Amino acid sequence: MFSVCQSFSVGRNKYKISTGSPLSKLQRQFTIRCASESLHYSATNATDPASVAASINNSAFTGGIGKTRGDWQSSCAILSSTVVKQQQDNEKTNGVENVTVVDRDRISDLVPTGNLPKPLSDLIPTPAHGSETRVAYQGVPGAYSEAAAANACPNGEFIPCDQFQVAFQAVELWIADLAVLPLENSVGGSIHRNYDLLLRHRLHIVGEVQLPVRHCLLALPGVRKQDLNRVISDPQALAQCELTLNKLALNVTREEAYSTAGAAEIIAERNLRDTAAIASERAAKLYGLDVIADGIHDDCNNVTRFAMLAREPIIPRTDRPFRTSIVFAHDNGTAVLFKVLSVFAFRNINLTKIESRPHRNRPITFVDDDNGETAKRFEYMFYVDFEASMANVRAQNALSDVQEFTTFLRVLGSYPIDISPWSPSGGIHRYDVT
Ligand SMILES: O=C(O)C(=O)Cc1ccccc1
Repeated sequence: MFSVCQSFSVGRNKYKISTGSPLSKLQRQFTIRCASESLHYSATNATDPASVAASINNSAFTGGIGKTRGDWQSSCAILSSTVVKQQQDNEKTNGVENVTVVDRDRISDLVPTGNLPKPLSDLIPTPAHGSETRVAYQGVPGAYSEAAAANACPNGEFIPCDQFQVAFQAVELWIADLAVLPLENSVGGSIHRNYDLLLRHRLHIVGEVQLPVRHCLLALPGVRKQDLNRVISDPQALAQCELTLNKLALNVTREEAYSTAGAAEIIAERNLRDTAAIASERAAKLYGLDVIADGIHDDCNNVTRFAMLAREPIIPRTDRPFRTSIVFAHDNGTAVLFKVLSVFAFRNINLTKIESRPHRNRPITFVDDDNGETAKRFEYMFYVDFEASMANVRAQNALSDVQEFTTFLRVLGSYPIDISPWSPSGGIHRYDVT
């Protein structure tokens, strides 16, 4: 049972906080209501609603809800379990699967929008709280995403999150300033989950990192290849090493873990002598494992492109190469997709990526054909990247034409292209993993 104990205001919004049951000695569940909306929130070291209100009010300008990895991990874990619960509740009420998990409107109610920093002229937003930029990533220390985050913000403070969605929420709730998340890999293709999450959340792409990825096979010291029964890793990493694993003639099953470095951590923690992980050399060092095979990715040009996400967009510029990412949907019509894409071709704007995902609100439409029969047509959201800045008049005109043909259009971000020197994954990483 929750009891209403405290009210507070952020801007024009009034909130009521009710105290719920304790989750642990240090954590308690609170429910925050704004009008008829409610959001479950758990806070470390907070035992009363007044301190929750203070922590929400201050989180934009202070260190947030904890400093150590353990603190971050536990607040992230709570966030994700809350999300799962919300999803189950939603599924029960709506009777449908795959409904939106995070209600971003509710979350943005909790963000003190009156105090949001204005778009910055610098390329990477500077945090308002005055300390290091806090960068959320999915995985645990030693993950490639952590390396990408370090490339994005060499002096940042890195916040491991157990799910992609939690990294989005960490930025929305001011726990982090940026999230760095993988979008696509040159061998394994798109990370669809993150494309879907880009649409469900209101964050902006403010930069990209292209990280050469060098995979190693890691095992406990003394373990030989012939001792192995199992290889565990992130699904993308398993896919990127499939041919090499076959060539090594290992008699192993493959199992998915939630992160490459997470797989290494599991082996070390559980002392698994029949299992190897695919992960980075840095993960080997962090978790006390040996590298028993190095450079096991199938293609030496194995690069993952990560997006840097922030609450505010950056101001697009024209003094360096920019990429713009958009997402759109269209209704019936002849050759609409062709027309949209030709808007860019006629202006000599290069498209670098197109991805389609099921249309979440309207996955299928029924179309009557000439014989009076009803056909089912799948509906899509189209994600397109093009090489131009939104400060460029050609790009602005192109988008105003795209708007003519589409029923929905959103600019996900206009940001500098990562043009840092190319170093194939067989070579030295920009992020020093030693
Ligand atoms: O699991 C990791 O380490 C990640 O950061 C995701 C990932 C997996 C494989 C290649 C690049 C990123």
